[in-house]
Amino acid sequence: MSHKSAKDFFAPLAVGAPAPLREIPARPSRAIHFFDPSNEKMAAKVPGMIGTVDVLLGNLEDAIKADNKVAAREGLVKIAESTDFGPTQLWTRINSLDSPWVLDDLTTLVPAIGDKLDVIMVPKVQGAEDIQYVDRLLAQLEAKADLDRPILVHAILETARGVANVEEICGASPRMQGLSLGPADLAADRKMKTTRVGGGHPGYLVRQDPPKDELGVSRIEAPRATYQQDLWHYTIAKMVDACAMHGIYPYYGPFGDIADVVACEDQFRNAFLLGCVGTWSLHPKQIAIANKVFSPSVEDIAHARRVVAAMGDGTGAVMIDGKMEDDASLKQCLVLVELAEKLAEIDPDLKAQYDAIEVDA
Ligand SMILES: CC(C)(COP(=O)(O)OP(=O)(O)OC[C@H]1O[C@@H](n2cnc3c(N)ncnc32)[C@H](O)[C@@H]1OP(=O)(O)O)[C@@H](O)C(=O)NCCC(=O)NCCSC(=O)C[C@](C)(O)C(=O)O
Ligand SMILES: [Mg+2]
Repeated sequence: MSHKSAKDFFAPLAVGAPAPLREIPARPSRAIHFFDPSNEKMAAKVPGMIGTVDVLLGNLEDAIKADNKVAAREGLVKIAESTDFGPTQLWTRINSLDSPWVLDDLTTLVPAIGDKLDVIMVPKVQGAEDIQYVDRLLAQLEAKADLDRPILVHAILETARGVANVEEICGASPRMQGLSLGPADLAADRKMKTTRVGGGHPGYLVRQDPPKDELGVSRIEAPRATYQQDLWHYTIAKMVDACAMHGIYPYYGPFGDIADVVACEDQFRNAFLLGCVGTWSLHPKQIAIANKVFSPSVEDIAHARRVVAAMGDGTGAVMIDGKMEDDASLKQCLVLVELAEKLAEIDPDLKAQYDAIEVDA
């Protein structure tokens, strides 16, 4: 781990590069929607998606055929140049740092469309050194392109070493915007015995204790309920803590079973409840799931506003519907209320739903 002084941490890494941000803005990013810029049919859909999704991400890495890498890069440049993204953020996922494509990805994209790119997602990040490499290179390219704001960096947590180093990754640069879980590569790297892209597994379960017969002997053959467990709980919780500690944002990641919209919603909601601000969408139908799950429900906002109203100056304790509320539950309610306010600014449907709530303290 390098030992930068505090004053150097926020100094530009190249002469003429824009100053790093001191705080990462909390822009709505419930769904990061992936598209393949080399796929003309998919790319043609992108302009029509603006305003319906918080983030559009031109993917250059895995899921793009080796023969299409250059076409994807050029396709992204063309789309970004010819499109006004309005309220929707534009992100890209570059190729991995050990690949033959990544240098050209960065040296092409930053001069051509650096003014339109909000965040660059870096896959397979292993440690702070990977972020520091990208950090310096981006500063040089930003200075050359005369950009007036820094491009932020998002890391995918998809190697065992990356998970072990998650805190140093989050703190490696003031560009760090957030982290996503990469469950497919992470499973392979850890030698997990799954074959899926995210989500649960029927074999990962706990079983109810066996009933006993009249002699007190366990009847292990008796029918017993099993409960599927979440394979990703540990990693997501670790990621959420590391991000919160560094003031950056955690995201779930991909859910590969596109047809199973029910389990997708469950997996996304677990991540939302644990502290994630958003997730990925791989197919247009996952956008609505993400927008629903990562927007606080009307019921939660109604309750949160009641607590805020009842708590007055925020000190002491009150009873609401038989439950004790105090400054710590108030703070939780404020997380939801503030998120709802941010989302209402960009989502008129949600604003109407939240505005219709009547609070009787
Ligand atoms: C799953 C696939 C193959 C199904 O593609 P399909 O064509 O079979 O689906 P469809 O239902 O037939 O498509 C219906 C329509 O929607 C369009 N469409 C379909 N998808 C999109 C899209 N994303 N954006 C915009 N449009 C889309 C598609 O072109 C079609 O248009 P049409 O009605 O005009 O014929 C396709 O949706 C796809 O390629 N999605 C993106 C996949 C991707 O980006 N994967 C990489 C991220 S996950 C990952 O990398 C792992 C990770 C983190 O690294 C790690 O865990 O390690
Ligand atoms: Mg991956």
